[in-house]
Amino acid sequence: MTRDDLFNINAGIVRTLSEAIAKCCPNAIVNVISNPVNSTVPIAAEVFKKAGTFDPKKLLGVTMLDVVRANTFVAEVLGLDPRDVNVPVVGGHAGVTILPLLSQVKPPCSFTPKEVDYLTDRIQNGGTEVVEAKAGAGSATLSMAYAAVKFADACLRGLRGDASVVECAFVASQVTELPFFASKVRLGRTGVEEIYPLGPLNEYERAGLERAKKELESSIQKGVSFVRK
Ligand SMILES: NC(=O)c1ccc[n+]([C@@H]2O[C@H](COP(=O)([O-])OP(=O)(O)OC[C@H]3O[C@@H](n4cnc5c(N)ncnc54)[C@H](O)[C@@H]3O)[C@@H](O)[C@H]2O)c1
Ligand SMILES: O=C(O)C[C@H](O)C(=O)O
Repeated sequence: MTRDDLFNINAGIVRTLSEAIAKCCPNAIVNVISNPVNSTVPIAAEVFKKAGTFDPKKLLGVTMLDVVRANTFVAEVLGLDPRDVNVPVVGGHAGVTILPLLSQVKPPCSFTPKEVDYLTDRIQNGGTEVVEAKAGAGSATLSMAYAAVKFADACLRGLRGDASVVECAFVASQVTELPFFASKVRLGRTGVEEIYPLGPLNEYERAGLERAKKELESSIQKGVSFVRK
């Protein structure tokens, strides 16, 4: 089962929950983790628009697990502690839409073309790797919980007024021509207070970005159409 196979079940659940959010807590900061995130975030946005409560700064798709995986796999290759590694992962949360920017890893480092292929593939397919290993018994649970807590905590630190809380998230965005895109955002008292541009991409990443945008476009449209139909 892929994240997209979950659409038929989860689209309705996310719509219902979003309707309840619009009614009961219209000013909440909403973290959407239900898959497929690339479609469920646009679903929530459409519901909020219909209800007149949509605030693009307060709707965030959780892509933190991709960053957690990227930091882990890159740290393994570099022989570092994952806590000391930061890999920006942009695009979305499924397959080729998960685009690790290996040219922007902190601390600065370089990889061979073979390492770039290995890391990109492992990061893009980390979720599938778990789903296959569990053989029908579900998807990532503990790592998902870790990523969810890490992301919710970042949102709360932003709300508290901490400075420089920057994480990757799938948000309404003008970073590309698509209406939603994951990139680094600064979290603050009002939610997403700044969306950062992608920064310089190498040729490999530019090609990956084109592939990601193509798939993202149809996933976003699928979510929008589900609510508008
Ligand atoms: N974004 C990510 O990084 C990421 C990672 C892993 C899993 N996920 C997604 O998170 C979601 C949950 O995964 P899980 O492993 O916790 O699943 P799960 O089946 O263990 O839990 C789902 C929960 O949703 C509840 N539920 C079902 N229908 C509902 C409804 N109509 N209204 C309210 N609640 C309802 C169920 O009772 C259950 O407690 C899935 O969509 C999964 O694909 C996302
Ligand atoms: O891969 C999945 O279907 C679950 C989740 O989105 C993950 O990244 O582990």
